[in-house]
Amino acid sequence: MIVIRDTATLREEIKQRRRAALGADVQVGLVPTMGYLHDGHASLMRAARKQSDVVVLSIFVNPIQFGPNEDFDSYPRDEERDLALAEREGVDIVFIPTVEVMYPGPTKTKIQVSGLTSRLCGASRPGHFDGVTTVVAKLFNLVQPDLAFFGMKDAQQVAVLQQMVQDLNMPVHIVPCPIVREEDGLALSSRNVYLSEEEREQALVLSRALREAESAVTSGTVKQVTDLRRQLEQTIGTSSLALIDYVEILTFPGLEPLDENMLLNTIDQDLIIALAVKFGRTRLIDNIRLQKAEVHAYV
Ligand SMILES: Nc1ncnc2c1ncn2[C@@H]1O[C@H](COP(=O)(O)OP(=O)(O)OP(=O)(O)O)[C@@H](O)[C@H]1O
Ligand SMILES: CC(C)(CO)[C@@H](O)C(=O)[O-]
Ligand code: BAL
Repeated sequence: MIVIRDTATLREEIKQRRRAALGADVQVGLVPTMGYLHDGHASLMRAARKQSDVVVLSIFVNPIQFGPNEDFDSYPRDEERDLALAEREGVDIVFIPTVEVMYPGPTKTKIQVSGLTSRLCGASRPGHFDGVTTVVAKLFNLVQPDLAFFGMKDAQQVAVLQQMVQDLNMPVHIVPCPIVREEDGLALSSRNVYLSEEEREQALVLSRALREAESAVTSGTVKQVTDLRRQLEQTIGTSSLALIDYVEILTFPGLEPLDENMLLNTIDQDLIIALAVKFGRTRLIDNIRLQKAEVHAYV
């Protein structure tokens, strides 16, 4: 595994790997992350290892996707541990740029995906997705991957990036990977480290609310969008520390809102239930997708 910190060496290394294949089709897989790696990230690396010949991991805490009052400065970082995990997962190249390497001057160009970014985290974190799409486009230009692996924990990010590559004819295939959870249901997240013991315990309400919502829909005990929302809010409300940012039921991947009175089994699209909830200073997100077949299963 080699560690690269500048863009010229990165480009040269990728070029050489392709050249060394003497015309054979080399699949380059990119796993973009902000570091402080956990098993969710490892699952992306494993998927990349399986599907690509060269696996590139990027570790970069991207300042332009953080709002002024967010946690850019305190975001957890541990390069040594990250490199050990990447090595174990068979990564070939780790790209770890500094902010100065990624943004040598003021950024005057940005990539903005409209519509899909107006709800959920896009509404709660203005400018966040412009920062994500801009940095991911830069990483795509630097690495020129054939495949790029992203976790469905950030489902809106996946939808936005799929739209970006489609709209801009970027020659990269976005590979969504399933959410990895702790045994008790909590979705792995670098920010879980911020949680106190009590917050960690109460945060389990998110996965529980999603699981209960799924079984209420598939068994037909909840039939309307409005009842589903009420059930979710009630479950989350059982946690005294939970402060709801959003509870949304939308189509996926279009992220279109639904009429509250709509009967769930008349909706002819896949759905997503997406949650963002604060526990103390920590904002957690989680989601579950409901395939239209399972929503239509009840009569
Ligand atoms: N539990 C998880 N399961 C699957 N993929 C995940 C999980 N957590 C993060 N990822 C994915 O890893 C990639 C990098 O995410 P990032 O480095 O921001 O980690 P994170 O744990 O989501 O951090 P944060 O706490 O900042 O949300 C993203 O594609 C993200 O969706
Ligand atoms: C895709 C990403 C690495 C861009 O900074 C980030 O948004 C993340 O970690 O999900
Ligand atoms: N995984 C999302 C990155 C962020 O919260 O900024």
